[in-house]
Amino acid sequence: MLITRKFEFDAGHRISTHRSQCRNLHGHRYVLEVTILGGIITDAGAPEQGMVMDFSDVKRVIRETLVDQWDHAFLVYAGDTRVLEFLQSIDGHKTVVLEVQPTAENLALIAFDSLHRTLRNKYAGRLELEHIRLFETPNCWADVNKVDFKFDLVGEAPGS
Ligand SMILES: Nc1nc2c(c(=O)[nH]1)N=C([C@H](O)[C@H](O)COP(=O)(O)OP(=O)(O)OP(=O)(O)O)CN2
Ligand SMILES: [Zn+2]
Repeated sequence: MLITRKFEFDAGHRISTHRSQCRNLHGHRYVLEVTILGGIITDAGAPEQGMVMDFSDVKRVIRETLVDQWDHAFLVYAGDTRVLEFLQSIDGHKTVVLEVQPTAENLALIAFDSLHRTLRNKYAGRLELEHIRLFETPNCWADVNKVDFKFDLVGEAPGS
């Protein structure tokens, strides 16, 4: 059985190598859809009876793992040194440094990697991350599915 919860967060970025507008500092209201695979809990009287996972727990776990860290942060490529140095010059600025350009594709892969590890560690064998969809704008999004994940990570296979 699959369940999906949607999250929204605001973040700044730029694609420093982009040929056009996206090389400018700008931001998005990202929409992240997280789909989890698991069996329905059938234990009579259990608080989660009839559920794969309580949506309020999905919210808490996904926010703690990722969304709260990215919300109102600037997502910057480590190779974008001018912008990184500028952000580091601002006291207390919420900056997330990435080893890859903060495209929708790369952010979706990073999100999948992080959430997959969390679900595996907390709910080993019972719940599994099935799919991530990250909207950068209402018209543009990237998908990562577990069957594609190991072939998609930039430069390396996902850790064990
Ligand atoms: N494959 C990708 N292409 C682009 C990405 C990306 O992450 N992956 N990102 C950008 C820009 O950052 C920008 O966010 C997208 O801008 P744009 O193409 O203008 O998208 P809009 O939905 O705002 O465009 P409309 O024309 O208003 O529909 C660029 N490319
Ligand atoms: Zn953008």
